[in-house]
Amino acid sequence: MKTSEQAYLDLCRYVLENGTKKEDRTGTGTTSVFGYQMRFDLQQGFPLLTTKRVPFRLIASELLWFLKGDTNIRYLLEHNNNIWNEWAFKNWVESDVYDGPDMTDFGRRSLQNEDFRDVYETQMEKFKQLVLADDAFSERFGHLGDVYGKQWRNWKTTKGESIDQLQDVIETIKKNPDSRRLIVSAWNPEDVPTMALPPCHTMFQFYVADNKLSCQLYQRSGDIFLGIPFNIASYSLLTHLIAKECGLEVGEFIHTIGDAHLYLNHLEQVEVQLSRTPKALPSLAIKDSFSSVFDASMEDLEIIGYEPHPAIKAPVAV
Ligand SMILES: Nc1nc(=O)c2c([nH]1)NC[C@@H]1CN(c3ccc(C(=O)N[C@@H](CCC(=O)O)C(=O)O)cc3)CN21
Ligand SMILES: O=c1ccn([C@H]2C[C@H](O)[C@@H](COP(=O)(O)O)O2)c(=O)[nH]1
Repeated sequence: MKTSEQAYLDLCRYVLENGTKKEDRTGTGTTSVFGYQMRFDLQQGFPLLTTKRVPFRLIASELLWFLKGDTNIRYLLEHNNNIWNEWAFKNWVESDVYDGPDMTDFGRRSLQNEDFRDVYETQMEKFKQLVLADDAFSERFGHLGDVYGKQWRNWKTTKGESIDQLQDVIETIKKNPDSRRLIVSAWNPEDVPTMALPPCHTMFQFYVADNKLSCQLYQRSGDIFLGIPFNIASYSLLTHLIAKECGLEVGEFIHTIGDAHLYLNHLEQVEVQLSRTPKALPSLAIKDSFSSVFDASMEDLEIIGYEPHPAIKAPVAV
């Protein structure tokens, strides 16, 4: 069956065949191309990949966290979501109050050395408990800096005012759907130096035609095996939520990527995934009681008919 998942598998194949070897910040090494675009017709199903299991629960709780304007990982931990832990942990172990075992370069060392991995996991567990239970600690080390939630909902102007870009865009979609200015930017040059990770999904734009809402994302940097499957599902979910609030159908999600890379320690995993045959895409149901993007909760969302191939484990480059 040919579904829009093929667009993702084509990207993997394209980079395997045409990528250039390139060193990167994390020291892992990648094969990479510059400039690539995929299109997903959201009418044909919800693009949660079926050639490996992708954890929708984690994607949805991360998006709800952005939508709340929250930048502290405590909310994610409360939802048993660990995908941002390493970046907050880094701030703690590099701070002057940290007096535990040396955690320099913990991402790479925990992959290479089992003894170190045990020590690292103990420290990470301690960190998580502190963020969850200790308010002062969580205020100091749970924040990732001015990441997505902050820029979407609370962009600080030079006049000291705050702009709710997302709220403004939703209002404009309702009042003036033909607008060509339906843009949200997460890339704030002034804040980039203080962010745990400068935004990878840098800006997105909406488009309304034939009563359908489409969204295009410009992602400056994309980890094809781990990050991109999350990003596709996350922006597709965002498009569904905004369409529902605005009384529109869903159109397309268009994903434009700058540096699209496969980490060299993900190549075997990608080959396994490419050997599998895609299944029918699931669908997304949003509860009728849902009325506003900003009040959405996990209970409002349900993925129906998701029967993927098994998950494929891969290490994340920190
Ligand atoms: N190198 C890198 N790649 C990323 O995709 C990425 C970052 N860094 N840093 C910030 C966020 C965090 N994101 C992440 C982090 C981890 C997973 C991951 O490990 N996913 C697993 C499941 C994890 C689980 O079940 O807890 C997967 O199989 O998809 C995915 C996205 C996306 N981003
Ligand atoms: O949503 C996300 C967040 C991050 N990534 C990936 C892309 C890169 O592999 C790293 C970020 O490293 P930089 O050196 O800052 O580019 O994280 C992603 O794919 N999706």
